[in-house]
Amino acid sequence: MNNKIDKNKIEEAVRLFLEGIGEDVTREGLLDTPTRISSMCEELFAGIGQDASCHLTKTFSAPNNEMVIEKDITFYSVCEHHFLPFYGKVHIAYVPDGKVVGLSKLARTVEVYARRAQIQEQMTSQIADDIMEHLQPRGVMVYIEAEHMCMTMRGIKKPGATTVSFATRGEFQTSEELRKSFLEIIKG
Ligand SMILES: Nc1nc2c(ncn2[C@@H]2O[C@H](COP(=O)(O)OP(=O)(O)OP(=O)(O)O)[C@@H](O)[C@H]2O)c(=O)[nH]1
Ligand SMILES: [Zn+2]
Repeated sequence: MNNKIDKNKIEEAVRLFLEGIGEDVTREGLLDTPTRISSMCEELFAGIGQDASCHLTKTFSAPNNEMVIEKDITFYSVCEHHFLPFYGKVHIAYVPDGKVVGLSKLARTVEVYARRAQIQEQMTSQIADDIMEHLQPRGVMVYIEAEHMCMTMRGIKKPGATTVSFATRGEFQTSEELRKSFLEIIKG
């Protein structure tokens, strides 16, 4: 859990917000809403101030240096512009250089960066940079496809529009073949 979260402040702000939108904060259905929202924030923003390196330091000897892919890691995040959800799948590939991490640790790294106010491209780069820095593989590629609620339920209102972002590091930057085989596998 995020120790920096000040639940009292959030609850006070939610009461003000409810008043701001013209709600009656004393009506029964809303009485517990400020505390519900402050508890929810502990979950949604648990990644703020968290350091993903703790998940990537415990490594195992790689049986070989072939590409490892963890695909279809579901994530939910919140866009920093509108505080509306964006969600989808993260696919990660890396080429080890003598060591691998436990598979769950890639998904844990995704959680650290998804559980905060984000923009998709930044989250994509942060995941790639952390894997590069802490696992020191020969290369890494992160591919994210997501739907942004700020594009669907408000503003331009285009449900179904998908945002794709990717980040390449090391051998994935130089080898089109590696990029192609990763993309073929995640699309397969
Ligand atoms: N690049 C990028 N843009 C995002 C992301 N999430 C939301 N946005 C966009 O952020 C932009 C914010 O634009 P602004 O013009 O400041 O805000 P706005 O008037 O509410 O924009 P509209 O959505 O066009 O109504 C919008 O175009 C959103 O679609 C993201 O993860 N990456
Ligand atoms: Zn947005």
